[in-house]
Amino acid sequence: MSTTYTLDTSTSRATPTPAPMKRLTVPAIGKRKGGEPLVMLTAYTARMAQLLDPHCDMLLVGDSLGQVIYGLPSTLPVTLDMMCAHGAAVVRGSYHSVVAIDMPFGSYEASPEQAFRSASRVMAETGAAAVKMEGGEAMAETVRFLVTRGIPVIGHVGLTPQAVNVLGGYGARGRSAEEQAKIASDAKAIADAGAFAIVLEGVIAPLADRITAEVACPIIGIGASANCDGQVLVIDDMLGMFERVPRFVKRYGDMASEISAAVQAYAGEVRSRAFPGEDNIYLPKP
Ligand SMILES: Nc1nc(=O)c2c([nH]1)NC[C@@H]1CN(c3ccc(C(=O)N[C@@H](CCC(=O)O)C(=O)O)cc3)CN21
Ligand SMILES: CC(C)C(=O)C(=O)O
Ligand SMILES: [Mg+2]
Repeated sequence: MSTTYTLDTSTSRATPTPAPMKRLTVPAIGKRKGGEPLVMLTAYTARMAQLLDPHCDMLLVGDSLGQVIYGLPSTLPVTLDMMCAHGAAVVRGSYHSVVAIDMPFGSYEASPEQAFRSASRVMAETGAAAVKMEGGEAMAETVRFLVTRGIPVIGHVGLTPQAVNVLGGYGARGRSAEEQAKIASDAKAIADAGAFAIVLEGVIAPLADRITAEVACPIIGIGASANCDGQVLVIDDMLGMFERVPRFVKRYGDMASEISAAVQAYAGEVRSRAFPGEDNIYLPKP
């Protein structure tokens, strides 16, 4: 059973009710190849989705929530339950962007049938428009299996964090000619299998440029190239919330400092009894 809820904005004083925006569709995203760059950010909660949604084309419920939300050492322990819970929250907070959900490690790699079971559960329980899965040529048959059965798929090639134990770390990919050829053929195989977009992560810029030029679907870069068809970042990284960020992150905010300052001020006022003040307590009716 899945129910779609609309986020209650009646108690939100921080932002006015947004003007109604039309929901983007998966085919509309696919047509953006070579056009205005696609704007994608991760989101894990309803309120953050609400704030990002008007400015984005796509919201990704990334399995990076393992590190960012749950304090796990990698994305490997992330479960389908976690992705469904956060995916549903993000869908409730979004009105305009295409929401895509990362398939977690172990939920899709064994067979196309396993992938369909997991992905159809994600689609049904969250109301998202698409799933994303890591992998190249080896996953092409699975991508085709899902797309031909009604599940839009975003690919993810290059630095694939779920393969960190095979890759040996989170270093940039495509430094050798062999690796470049492999990543390029991976991207082509996933596009040919029917993916409507591909995330290209952590590859040297000339390779990203070549793949963007040669592959038919939009290439969304992260640590890739400004010439990609779009960009994605982890929201906590760009807001200055996450403590250790990859080199490719640009910080557009300093939320960690803002939170520390606010909490320090609160702690001081509690200790000095300056809080709660007149406006923060209930008085008996006169
Ligand atoms: N907060 C966060 N941001 C991300 O971009 C992200 C996640 N989490 N979790 C899932 C994956 C993991 N990713 C990562 C994680 C670490 C590096 C990193 O530390 N890179 C180093 C180089 C490491 C090396 O050379 O071995 C760097 O300086 O960029 C890169 C990508 C990208 N994704
Ligand atoms: C970094 C993006 C592309 C991702 O896969 C994630 O957030 O899990
Ligand atoms: Mg991911």
